[in-house]
Amino acid sequence: MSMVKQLDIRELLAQGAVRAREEDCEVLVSQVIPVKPMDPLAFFAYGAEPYAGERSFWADPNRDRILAGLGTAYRVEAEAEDRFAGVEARWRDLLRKSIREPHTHRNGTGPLLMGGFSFDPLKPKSGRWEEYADASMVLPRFLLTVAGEDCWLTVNAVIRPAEDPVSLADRLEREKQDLLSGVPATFTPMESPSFETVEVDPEAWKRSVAETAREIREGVMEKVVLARQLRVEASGRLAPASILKRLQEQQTDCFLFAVERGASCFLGASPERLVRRNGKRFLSTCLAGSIRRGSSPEEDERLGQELLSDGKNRVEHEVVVHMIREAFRTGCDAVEVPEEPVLYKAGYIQHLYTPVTGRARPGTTLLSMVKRLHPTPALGGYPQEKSVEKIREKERMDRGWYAGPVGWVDWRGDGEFAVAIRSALVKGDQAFLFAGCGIVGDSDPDSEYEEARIKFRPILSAMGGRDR
Ligand SMILES: C=C(O[C@H]1C=CC=C(C(=O)O)[C@@H]1O)C(=O)O
Ligand SMILES: [Mg+2]
Repeated sequence: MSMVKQLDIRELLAQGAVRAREEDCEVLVSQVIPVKPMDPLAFFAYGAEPYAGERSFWADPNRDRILAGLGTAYRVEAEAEDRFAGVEARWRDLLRKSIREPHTHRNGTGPLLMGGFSFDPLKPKSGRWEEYADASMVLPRFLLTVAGEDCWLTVNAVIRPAEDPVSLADRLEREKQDLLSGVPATFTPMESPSFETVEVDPEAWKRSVAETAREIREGVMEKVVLARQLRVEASGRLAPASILKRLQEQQTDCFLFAVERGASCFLGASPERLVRRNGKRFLSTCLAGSIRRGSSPEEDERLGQELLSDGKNRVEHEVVVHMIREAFRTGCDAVEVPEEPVLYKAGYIQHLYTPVTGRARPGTTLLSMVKRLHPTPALGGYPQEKSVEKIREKERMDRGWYAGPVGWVDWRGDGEFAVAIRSALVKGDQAFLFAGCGIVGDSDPDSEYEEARIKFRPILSAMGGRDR
């Protein structure tokens, strides 16, 4: 890693080009500059045309850190089963030959990959998800990082041995200036088109819930999460930035994410963290077991208490806590888990919530923890392999990236992945929505169906749908 001080992008690229030629390799060049306060959604929306199909968005639930990526300086994709290790190896390899300026900088700035992973690489891919590889992470050309009042722009390039650093620098400067002067101060969402929703055979889904609950009572496995889908047919184009804007306003305690590939954008507001790494500290949160929100504070409180003491939901939750605790113990020391869950209240739904923390053992990386954890029994089931096989067999659809890990990892190895639920795959005037429910022995098909209906509400309402 080269240490360079106060150089501009031209000089950095010139250095990178020399090194690329000398060592006959690709060299990552990355520069972070502080910029005036910018609205990350305005930045994302501005990129709709110049960076069509190459946009990423991420916000954590506290909005402590918001990332918006435009363009592609480098893409890491993998289809195989060792996709987590594969992405990690290629990322490390690229970082080994890098020139960064400044050398140390704030978390969430500098070179980082944004993207995610499909739920199950062994499920045959349907056409709908063809633009989403089983692992697909991008080093954005331009990354806007917003942390409170502070804003930075990271410019990334990967220079190849034969590449001319002068014309690359000219292009990057031009694009950078265009972003800095062109992105409006705030983003105003477009009016939503009207739409119809089409449900795919609800009775068949309920039958598979009943059948699965019976198999669980017979001891075939402990828990399986079964998902169903809803198709949205709109009267006009669905605009990802406008949907994100409404999610940002309406789903205040959730992660926000968007991953655009080609003509599709996969986005959502997920309450569920898979894992976060900050230095040596790892955090995961178990979120499973659900009940609706009340229409008055009293009713809401009563429903919350009902959820906390409900046997079926406690089983659903405990299976997740057990698995995440064990996964943590294989990669971390000082694993801590509270004895009892608490309530997590999102806009339309409340869940049982238990945080799990640990300290990394040497060699435990963020992506190695993603691999250990995915899918947790909040999305897959327990035991893990058996339940994923059941999902493959019983769900008559391809989940694609629904319920997969989405997030980011930076050059230090820090980062965060959420589980891509409460999400939709948006394609022009169509969208595909997914919602799943943790099935245990006591599950009742009608109540699970109702629970999934509530889980569709945030994303439907952000699309401008009537409150269902
Ligand atoms: C699988 C989903 O939710 C999971 C997360 C929280 C609660 C869940 C439940 O109570 O069933 C699910 O396990 C989804 O929203 O699609
Ligand atoms: Mg449930």
